[in-house]
Amino acid sequence: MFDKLTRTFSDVLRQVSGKSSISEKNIQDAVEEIKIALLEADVNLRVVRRFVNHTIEEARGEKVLRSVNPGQQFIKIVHDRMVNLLGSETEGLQLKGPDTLSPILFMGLQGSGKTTTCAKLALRLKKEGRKPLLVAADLVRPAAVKQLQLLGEQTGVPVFAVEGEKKPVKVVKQALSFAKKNSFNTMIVDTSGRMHLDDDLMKEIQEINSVLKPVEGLLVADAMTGQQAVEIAKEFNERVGITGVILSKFDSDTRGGAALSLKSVTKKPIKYVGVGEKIDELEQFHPDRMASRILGMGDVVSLVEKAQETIQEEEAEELQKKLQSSTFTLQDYLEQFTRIKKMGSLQSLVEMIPGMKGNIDEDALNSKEMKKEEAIILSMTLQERHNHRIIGPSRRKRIASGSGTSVFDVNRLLKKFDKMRLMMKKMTKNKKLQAQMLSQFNGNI
Ligand SMILES: Nc1nc2c(ncn2[C@@H]2O[C@H](COP(=O)(O)OP(=O)(O)OP(=O)(O)O)[C@@H](O)[C@H]2O)c(=O)[nH]1
Repeated sequence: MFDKLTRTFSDVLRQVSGKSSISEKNIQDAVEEIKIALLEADVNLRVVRRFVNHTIEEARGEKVLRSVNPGQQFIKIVHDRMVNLLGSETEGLQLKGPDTLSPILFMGLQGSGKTTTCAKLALRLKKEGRKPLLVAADLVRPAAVKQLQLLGEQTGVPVFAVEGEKKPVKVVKQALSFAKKNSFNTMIVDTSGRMHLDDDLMKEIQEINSVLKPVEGLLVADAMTGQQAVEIAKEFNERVGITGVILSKFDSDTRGGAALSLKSVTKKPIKYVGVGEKIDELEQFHPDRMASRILGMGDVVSLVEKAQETIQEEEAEELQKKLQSSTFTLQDYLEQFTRIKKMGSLQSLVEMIPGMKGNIDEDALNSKEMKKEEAIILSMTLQERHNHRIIGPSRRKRIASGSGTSVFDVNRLLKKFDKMRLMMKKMTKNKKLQAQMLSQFNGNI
């Protein structure tokens, strides 16, 4: 599932994530590759266009181009767009309280996995503490009632069926009173499918729908059919009205187009996915987790969020201003340590970035060195921190003994700091280079 799409996304985003500056051309190239990957995955063309346009629009803004970590900001944008495409929020079933009957109507084409999915959901709801009843209202396929009864035995959920009855609406009416009389609080109705969408099927479902008045009208669509699944969902929604979709056969080798287009086209959420033939293989659909899986990005998004929390944009800008006007002091330098500490171990953070493992200068991230420098600055007076030029030989000696380091260490820090300020000054005219420098500076302490 999604294998090829994930491979492309990982490649594109890995290339971008390593960059400390990003140009409009980089964005265009990355988005172009994403566009091709989505089309190849059979995602609806209009959905792809919208995705691409929104991504470019957002990525072109100040946030990415002038950001201290542009590659990661870009990944975050693509990830958020993907979550949006998949439906934003995890959407469960809107069931009534335990003392009121909640009817659920299942619909879909023949072979979509409807009957199996009815039983899967019944089992799930039973485990969640509800009291479900399965109703066999698929009276077209001869073996459907028997199939549901077998599944009922497997799951321990009672099945309501009326021998010899030909009209599904009549079965549903009787089932409603049976469920109420016997204190079932959930009723799952399996209806018949057809090979194709046709008027007979729609009329039958509409009729059942008006009698049942379900709290959930769920369409079971076969993920393997790609765009066809989206068209079917659209049609059922317009003619009967659905509250959500269950994508079956999600475990198969599908290209993912259905999952990625459904919400945008139908405006109805995917609520569950069937992930195998076994009766317990039904999972709730989480757009955010699915997006991370598709992007093959693992922890990157949470990493970016963490970094965003600690390195606030305004703080970074203020720092930039200080660097421009050469008022950046050892006190500001010290504050960078605190910021990094807030982010946790820098080494482990860096390792969360795909492609970064092994590409990192271990010394640059040596936290022992960081601790030493921090101790040195903490042993200085505020006056010294704000104007390091006053730190002569005797002050250096005092600071070294106060911080448990050597004069050599103090000298090295002051030299490094001077060099850094000089470089920053040289770059005052180039803001992007400065931002780049800042991000490196964060990793070079
Ligand atoms: N791999 C896999 N197979 C599934 C899944 N859901 C259903 N199936 C299989 O799909 C086939 C069709 O499922 P049914 O439940 O009989 O389909 P149906 O929609 O009820 O068919 P009709 O009653 O004819 O409309 C069966 O072989 C199921 O085992 C799934 O999530 N993954």
